[in-house]
Amino acid sequence: MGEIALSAKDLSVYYGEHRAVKNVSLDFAAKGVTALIGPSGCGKSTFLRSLNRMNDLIPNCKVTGEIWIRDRDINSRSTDVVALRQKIGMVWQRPNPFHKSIYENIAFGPRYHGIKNKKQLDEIVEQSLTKAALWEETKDRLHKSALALSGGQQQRLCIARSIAVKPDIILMDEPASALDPVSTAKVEELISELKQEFCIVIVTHNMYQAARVSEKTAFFLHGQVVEYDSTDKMFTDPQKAETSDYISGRFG
Ligand SMILES: Nc1ncnc2c1ncn2[C@@H]1O[C@H](COP(=O)(O)OP(=O)(O)OP(=O)(O)O)[C@@H](O)[C@H]1O
Repeated sequence: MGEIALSAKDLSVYYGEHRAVKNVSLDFAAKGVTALIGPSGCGKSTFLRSLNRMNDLIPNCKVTGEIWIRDRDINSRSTDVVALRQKIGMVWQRPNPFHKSIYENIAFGPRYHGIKNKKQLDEIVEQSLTKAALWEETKDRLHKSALALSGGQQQRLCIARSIAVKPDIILMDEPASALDPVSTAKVEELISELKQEFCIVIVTHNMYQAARVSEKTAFFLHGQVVEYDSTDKMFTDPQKAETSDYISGRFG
């Protein structure tokens, strides 16, 4: 697969007694998109949230197993979770810009991580918005509220915000499901650009989207990974009957 940015090894996630993710082991390429697909409730989002320890915030949630980024297991107690989330960004289903200007949305993270120089921040804002294909649309209104942007622009702003702190990995939980078709196409185009530079893991309900944007796909069912393969193979010649049934729309 080439260089690996992230590996889950024998990962299980429990909500109280309920085991939502069961012994999942997956490797993710350093540059490329992996799609996580499967019917509602099969554990995709729970697994995704484990990858940057967002499940720590859920009181009765317990995670076992290992998640390796380079030579570190991020589940170890010594992990600095703030530094970890700088390296692993997250984009949610609904765009969630801060109630601040476009500029401040982007500058917030780098400033929090110690960059105070205005010229440097200006550069980061421009670069991040450019990479998120949003610069042309926003360069004349940087100091206006981010909430005045359209939903699709807000989602690209959230992607720009996550890029601004120079992550290695970007996790996306159904990032286009709240968007109209034109905005969805723009976000998909953006994902296709970003995969040249980042490891992207995306949860999607939209099989066509998985086929369009990802090189690898993992099919989840009842908390387990049934099949993990190149997206082309998975969609044209799945090896497991459950995958074939799901992809052809027979359930889920
Ligand atoms: N905070 C929580 N507390 C308790 N149980 C939860 C919590 N979040 C999810 N679950 C349960 O864990 C299981 C997996 O849920 P999860 O949201 O990860 O699935 P999913 O595949 O992402 O579903 P969807 O596609 O509908 O978003 C489900 O049975 C769900 O009810």
